[in-house]
Amino acid sequence: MHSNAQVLVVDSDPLNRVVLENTLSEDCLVALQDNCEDAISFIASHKVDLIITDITLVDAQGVPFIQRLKDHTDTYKIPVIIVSSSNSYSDEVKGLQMGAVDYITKPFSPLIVRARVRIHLVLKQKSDLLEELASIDGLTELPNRRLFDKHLAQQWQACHSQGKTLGIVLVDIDYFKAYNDVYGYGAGDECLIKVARSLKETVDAQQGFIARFDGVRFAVVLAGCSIEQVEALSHLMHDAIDKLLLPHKSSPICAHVSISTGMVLVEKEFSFGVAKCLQYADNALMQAHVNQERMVLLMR
Ligand SMILES: Nc1nc2c(ncn2[C@@H]2O[C@H](COP(=O)(O)OP(=O)(O)OP(=O)(O)O)[C@@H](O)[C@H]2O)c(=O)[nH]1
Repeated sequence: MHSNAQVLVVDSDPLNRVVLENTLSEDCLVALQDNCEDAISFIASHKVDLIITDITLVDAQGVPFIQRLKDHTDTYKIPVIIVSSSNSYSDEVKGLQMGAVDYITKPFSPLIVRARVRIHLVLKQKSDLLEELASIDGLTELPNRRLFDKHLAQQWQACHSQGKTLGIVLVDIDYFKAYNDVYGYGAGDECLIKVARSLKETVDAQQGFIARFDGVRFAVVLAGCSIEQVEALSHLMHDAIDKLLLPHKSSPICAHVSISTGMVLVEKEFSFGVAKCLQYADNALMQAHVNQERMVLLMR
């Protein structure tokens, strides 16, 4: 367990807060809040690994704090341990049914609280790691298609509601089958890793998001950008790959590994939906590949 794991204690009783802080501060970072609303604001701006609270805590509308955490997509994964003065069986059942991972009654033994917090922090770290591994492409270490789809859906929603544009760029490595045939699949893998790294550096510098889309294709999301910015990003990616000078003697168009890019900029027309937009980007990519030029489609 990392000692910089962050535990948030939310309790209206100052004595309880101090006792829990003293109990846990040797093992992890402890933040204290005395009410639901401040706790929610704290969680919105800090990474919180575990929450300790009382089952009786409610928000301004009377909704139980735990319920509120479990109902919200940003907070439902944070494990909650209830520390309560109620030793009633029904409260314990209610707390666990609301989604708490543990229920500890007061007066508690500090050693037991520490041990249980440690167990849940270790479990949380393992589940975070699993989630991270499930979102990363094993070869290139870029976000995988699963994470790309999730990210694109979020950005689509956000750009639509905030009146922002959304750029999508699909990138394909040209004649990669021929590359594998000549240099071997292992060399193909190494080439893919180098291309991915270079594209990532370029896209990161423009605050974009890049993922491995499928096979030897990558996809970029650029929120709130102009058509000039999408085109500029495409130029930068082409230049970055050209500069790698990775020999590709079986390519009919270039002595080195090259890429094609197809772009879509959604200005206002979000009603098409994500799938259609990706299909347009794919069409633009195919045309770019055939005509050896950079294609941008505008969805106005
Ligand atoms: N080495 C390696 N090759 C891969 C990997 N994933 C896909 N490929 C290969 O990449 C090639 C991609 O081929 P295509 O996209 O169909 O076609 P292409 O040869 O690139 O031709 P164009 O698309 O016309 O440029 C296929 O032969 C795949 O087997 C990978 O992870 N490693």
